[in-house]
Amino acid sequence: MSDAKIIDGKAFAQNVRKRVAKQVEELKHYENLTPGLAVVLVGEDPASQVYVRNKVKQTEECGMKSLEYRRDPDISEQELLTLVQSLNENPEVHGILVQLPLPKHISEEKVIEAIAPEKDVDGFHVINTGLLATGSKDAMVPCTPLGCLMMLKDYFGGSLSGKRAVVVGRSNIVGKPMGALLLNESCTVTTVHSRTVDIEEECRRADILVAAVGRAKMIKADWVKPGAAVIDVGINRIETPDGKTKLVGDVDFDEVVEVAGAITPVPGGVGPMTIACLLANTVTAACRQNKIDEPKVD
Ligand SMILES: NC(=O)C1=CN([C@@H]2O[C@H](COP(=O)(O)OP(=O)(O)OC[C@H]3O[C@@H](n4cnc5c(N)ncnc54)[C@H](OP(=O)(O)O)[C@@H]3O)[C@@H](O)[C@H]2O)C=CC1
Ligand SMILES: Nc1nc(=O)c2c([nH]1)NC[C@@H]1CN(c3ccc(C(=O)N[C@@H](CCC(=O)O)C(=O)O)cc3)C=[N+]21
Ligand SMILES: [Mg+2]
Repeated sequence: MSDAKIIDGKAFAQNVRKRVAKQVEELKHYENLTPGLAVVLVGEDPASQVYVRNKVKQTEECGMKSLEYRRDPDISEQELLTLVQSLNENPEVHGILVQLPLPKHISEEKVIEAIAPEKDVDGFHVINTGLLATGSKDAMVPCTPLGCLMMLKDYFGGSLSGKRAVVVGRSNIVGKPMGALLLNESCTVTTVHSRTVDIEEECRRADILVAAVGRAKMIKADWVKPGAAVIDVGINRIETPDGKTKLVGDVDFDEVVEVAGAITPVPGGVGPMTIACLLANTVTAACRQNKIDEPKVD
């Protein structure tokens, strides 16, 4: 029998969104300011559609303005850059999120760097990447790693200092910023990837193991140190024996729950926290752009 704590990201995210909603209420009332989030979706990838629909709904539930821009996959790079530019100049828009991946003929790098850094609520612009790497509090922090960090700090009672953290995956949107955040929290950080020699042995040393790979159930029980906190970022659709599809993470949950001290499920773990952090970042962005302090709520 396992006694791992199953971290309820869905409930945690609901609390974060409640706090964001209170902040928005205060901004509207005292500052006549309604934070606005613009989401740009290129193409018709069904998973992205669901993700965008959730975001739009939750943005509005928090009292913020939600703007949605759907474009055909054959949009030119220049047209997309022009759209981003117009959002940069729109005073009702405080946060801009361009859904990734983009079609191959468009440079993701160019599009991300075109977003005004102070509106970059994903935290993907090199300015924000640099601010995070240097440990500046002015960084706009990528939503998925931020959500993971919030759950970890809560589980460990505030401090992660001295813990051995292993991050599996080195993408610019999850693995690298996750490593940077954990380093800023004074963890001893190791990042492993597809070229790592003996990845299992590296993982077994972790007090904190974050999986962001995109390979269903890759992390097995014997990769995990007993009592470790395991955060599963992976979102993989797999087919079940009865022909249906379901969502699983990068961690083999049923096995790992028997050895871990804490674990996040998929769905209901990191995903909802990502959206909640996006909304929180939008409030932060709106306050900074209007040079006002962020409302403090309980
Ligand atoms: N829950 C959420 O909110 C979010 C979930 N996701 C999910 O997280 C997962 C990762 O996303 P993302 O970072 O964008 O993915 P990428 O594909 O950009 O990066 C995957 C990383 O995993 C590494 N990797 C791939 N195969 C192996 C392997 N066999 N052993 C070790 N490392 C490996 C790659 O290494 P290398 O660099 O050497 O190629 C790469 O660094 C996906 O399932 C994605 O859907 C993503 C964003 C948000
Ligand atoms: N610019 C950009 N920023 C991103 O943050 C970004 C992106 N592009 N491209 C795609 C990935 C993926 N991603 C997810 C966020 C939330 C859930 C989520 O809410 N998942 C829920 C529900 C999933 C379901 O049941 O369909 C859950 O895990 O419980 C999933 C995936 C953000 N990403
Ligand atoms: Mg990628």
